[in-house]
Amino acid sequence: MTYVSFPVSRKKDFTAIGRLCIDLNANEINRPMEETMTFTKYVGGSPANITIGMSRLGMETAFIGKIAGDQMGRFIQSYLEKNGIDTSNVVTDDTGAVTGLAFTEIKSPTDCSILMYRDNVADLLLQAQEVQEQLIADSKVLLISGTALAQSPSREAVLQALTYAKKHGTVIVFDLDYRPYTWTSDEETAVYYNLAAEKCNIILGTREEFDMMETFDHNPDHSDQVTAQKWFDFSANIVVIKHGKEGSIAYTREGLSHRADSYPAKVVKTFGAGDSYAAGFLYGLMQGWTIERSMAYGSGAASIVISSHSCSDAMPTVEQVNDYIERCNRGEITVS
Ligand SMILES: Nc1ncnc2c1ncn2[C@@H]1O[C@H](COP(=O)(O)OP(=O)(O)OP(=O)(O)O)[C@@H](O)[C@H]1O
Ligand SMILES: O=C(O)C[C@@H](O)[C@H](O)C(=O)CO
Repeated sequence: MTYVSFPVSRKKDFTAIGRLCIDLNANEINRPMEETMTFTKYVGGSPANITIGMSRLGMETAFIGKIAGDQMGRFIQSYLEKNGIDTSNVVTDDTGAVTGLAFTEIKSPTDCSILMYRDNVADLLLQAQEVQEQLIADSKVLLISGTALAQSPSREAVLQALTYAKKHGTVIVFDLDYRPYTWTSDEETAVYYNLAAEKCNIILGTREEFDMMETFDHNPDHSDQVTAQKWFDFSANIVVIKHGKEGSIAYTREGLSHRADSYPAKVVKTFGAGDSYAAGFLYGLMQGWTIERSMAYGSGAASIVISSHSCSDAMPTVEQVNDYIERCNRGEITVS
């Protein structure tokens, strides 16, 4: 069964819009930030990570975003290009804005947090008139992520990108990517998330993220089924609700639900799980695979990334995901 029809004969498989930033991941793991002395620098930001993931899986990709006009901005641009990502719609800020920094604290495999430096960041300064309509028209998929909706003018840029995607029949994916520190209130967040989600064909989020979106709804039991059903009355064909190590459930417009278990992992840190899951899942759907196989692929990619030090740099290739899943199936990776 085909759940989503991706427009064929387009130059680009996948374009994302939103946050490009830097992750500084603690080198001395299993200790608090106060005792962490050195960090490794990686490109970060959920939509950037997903695009890097799609590119590693062999997809033709592009990014729409804004970087600082400094060494950090140039580092991000050059990393994207080295990964085969089209940066023709990555705009350089000329106002002195800076690159968002995410310092990751890895206290234990299950206790990680992110300390954000996000004042006057370039990624939130992308303007609606800077979004290239032709790039979206040339892409099979547009992925948006929630953080870019947090402030103007990036909010309007995302809404304009959604308008272009609708106009050209580009499949729209929404990775909720809810980062509370970027928002001022639950009510404001819920309003903008819901406005965007109405236009999206595939929605991916955790239970907690959907709970935030339901600030004005009635879902007292936090039912995944109730959550998903709401979006089928709008544009959604697939709603995926992720439950960390417990796995994920995908609901489809046809009324079916599919569950995927997670694969075992020797967890270093849990960030990046959702981004790698999204890349693997979307890659599978775009190959015409079943939802179950696509979810399993996403879960395999996630286990690889959480077993690694970085998010972006650890995004796996097709061979790496296949190999990981085969090793799990043979019982060679058992630690979870
Ligand atoms: N501890 C774990 N062990 C194995 N797999 C995991 C673990 N945590 C997450 N995963 C895998 O990653 C997928 C997505 O994880 P999760 O629900 O934590 O998303 P997320 O909260 O968006 O991730 P992120 O931490 O990147 O924001 C899960 O469905 C599962 O396959
Ligand atoms: O911006 C953040 O919140 C952290 C990111 O930079 C990080 O790469 C991430 O989003 C992992 O999901």
